Amino acid sequence: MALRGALSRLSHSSRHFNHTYQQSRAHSVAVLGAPFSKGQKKRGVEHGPKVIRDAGLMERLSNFDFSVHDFGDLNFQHLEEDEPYMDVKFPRTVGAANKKLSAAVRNAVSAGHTLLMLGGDHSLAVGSVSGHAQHSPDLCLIWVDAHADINTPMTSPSGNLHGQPVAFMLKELQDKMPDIPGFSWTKPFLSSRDLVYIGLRDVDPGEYQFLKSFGIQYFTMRDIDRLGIQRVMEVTFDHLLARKQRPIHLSFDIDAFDPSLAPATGTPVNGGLTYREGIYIAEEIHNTGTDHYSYGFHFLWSFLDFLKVFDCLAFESNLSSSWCAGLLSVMDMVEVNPDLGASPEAVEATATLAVDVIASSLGQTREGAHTSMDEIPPGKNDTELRL
Ligand SMILES: NC(=[NH2+])NCCC[C@H](N)C(=O)O
Ligand SMILES: [Mn+2]
Ligand SMILES: [Mn+2]
Repeated sequence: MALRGALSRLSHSSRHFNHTYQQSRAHSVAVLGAPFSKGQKKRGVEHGPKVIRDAGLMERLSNFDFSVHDFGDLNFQHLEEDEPYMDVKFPRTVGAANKKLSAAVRNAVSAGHTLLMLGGDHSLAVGSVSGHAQHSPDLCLIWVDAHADINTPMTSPSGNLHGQPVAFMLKELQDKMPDIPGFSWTKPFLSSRDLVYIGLRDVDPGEYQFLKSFGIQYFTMRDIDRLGIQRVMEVTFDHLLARKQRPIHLSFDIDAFDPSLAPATGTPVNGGLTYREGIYIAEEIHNTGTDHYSYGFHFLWSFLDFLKVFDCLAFESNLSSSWCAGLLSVMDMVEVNPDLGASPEAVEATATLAVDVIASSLGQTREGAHTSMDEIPPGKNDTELRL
């Protein structure tokens, strides 16, 4: 009984600690458009930022308690002289765009914003994740996608750089990556244990080799069928956050969804996430670092938190203060291509889905908002609610 009491006190203190982590994170979201398409061959994905905005992004974000800063769209150059390197298409153009994006992401995160990057094709993750990592070297990466995007120029079946961004990041692939023109500004910065894939169902032979030989944690659609999305998210967070709470980079490729939900995208693959699975992933990422979460090694961390209990008490008065970023620090939403929808409705459905995922990642809930009683308008709190 006494042990029970001590344990519950310890785990209670861990809640306080988690709150202090959130409170130290900024309460503002920056939006940055990256209208870029040279990481693949289909036109139209450069209009992704526009259609996601047109689907009501800023209005949706204005419902939250954080401030929103729209940094507009980056301006990318198309280089005239850009011969393929091996089979890789537009290497210098993609390299230069990512260099620019990387600096922008680093600046936004350093200024204290939670950043939302709107693509554009998925090659942009090179810049987005590397810029994030410059500010937060301990980040972890959750990659939600039908594809693993971990090809090297030697294993790529297409030569498209949107199928290769992860290969630029991983330290384990350093000696397998040639010096691709346009990319000398970036060096591998991520360990394979800091990455989890969710939603895979189209993995190339070379990619499969890398996933297996580096022991990367991944969940295919089959794994989601077997385990359920709830268990998948639990294992994801145990894998990434059990040792310590740290910033999350969420790279969300809209083709993770089933093509019936997200038809306007360049490389659709049947058998994707349902609407509810996608929203659940986003909600769980938002919920990281909050009360109801405890990851592996709970006892140990609770004890460490217990040691911190005194400096945490000071934060208690802030606890009611609304919005928390959780651990999400940067989110990419990529591969929405309005030119590939069969109808305006198909395009709108895809873009609205992107907005829904973004809103859930930033705290929109299906149970309604938490409001304290004194925020309910007068007249509604006593008599009417009691009826
Ligand atoms: N971000 C994406 N949609 N990537 C699709 C990649 C398809 C294929 N694996 C390739 O390397 O070309
Ligand atoms: Mn994909
Ligand atoms: Mn992708």
